[in-house]
Amino acid sequence: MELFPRQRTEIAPGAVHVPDWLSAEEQRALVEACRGWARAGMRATRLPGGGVMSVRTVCLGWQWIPYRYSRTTEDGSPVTPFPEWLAELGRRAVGDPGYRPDVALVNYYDASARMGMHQDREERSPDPVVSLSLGDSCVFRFGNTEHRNRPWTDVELRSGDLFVFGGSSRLAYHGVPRTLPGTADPAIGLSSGRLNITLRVSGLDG
Ligand SMILES: O=C(O)CCC(=O)C(=O)O
Ligand SMILES: [Fe+2]
Repeated sequence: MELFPRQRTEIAPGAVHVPDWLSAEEQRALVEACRGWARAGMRATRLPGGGVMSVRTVCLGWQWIPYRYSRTTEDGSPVTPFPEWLAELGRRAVGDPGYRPDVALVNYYDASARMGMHQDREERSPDPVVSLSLGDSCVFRFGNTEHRNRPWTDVELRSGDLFVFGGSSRLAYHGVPRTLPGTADPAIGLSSGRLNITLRVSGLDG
């Protein structure tokens, strides 16, 4: 029981947090799907500056290579296809039958992983980003469109939560300063860590 029930909240214009959007069954199915995608290899992305990201990622549809999209992965193999059922889930999330996501980044956070403040700006479409969270909770920091500093709002994202950012918030800086290890319910099939799936519209030609 929550002392204060978590409610659908508009964090900024076009940025909405919907707690408990996925059922337990849908969460289990998504964790299982992530396991399948992970078999293609989940890797820590190397940044041009020499750093290595602490999350491990597998891409669907298009490979995100900082800072562009590619049809092939770093080793030249084709990118795992983006399944139609995931696009359908995206349409449900935004409530727009015209939404056509064709890229997903599936990120795995272990207890020490985090993600610095950044914009999702390699897409050429202004359509919203749909974010689904599974496993451990995290602190999700949603900032402004000007720079990576304050003002921002910290939101706790838990397993099953949906976060959509579009409209005038589409290019807002955001990041994950920390996860909350041990908060996941093992019943969804993830014993530790956090998974996040973002759906995007690349705006690139097939
Ligand atoms: O893990 C999250 O909640 C955010 C992930 C993210 O910002 C990204 O993949 O670009
Ligand atoms: Fe992002």
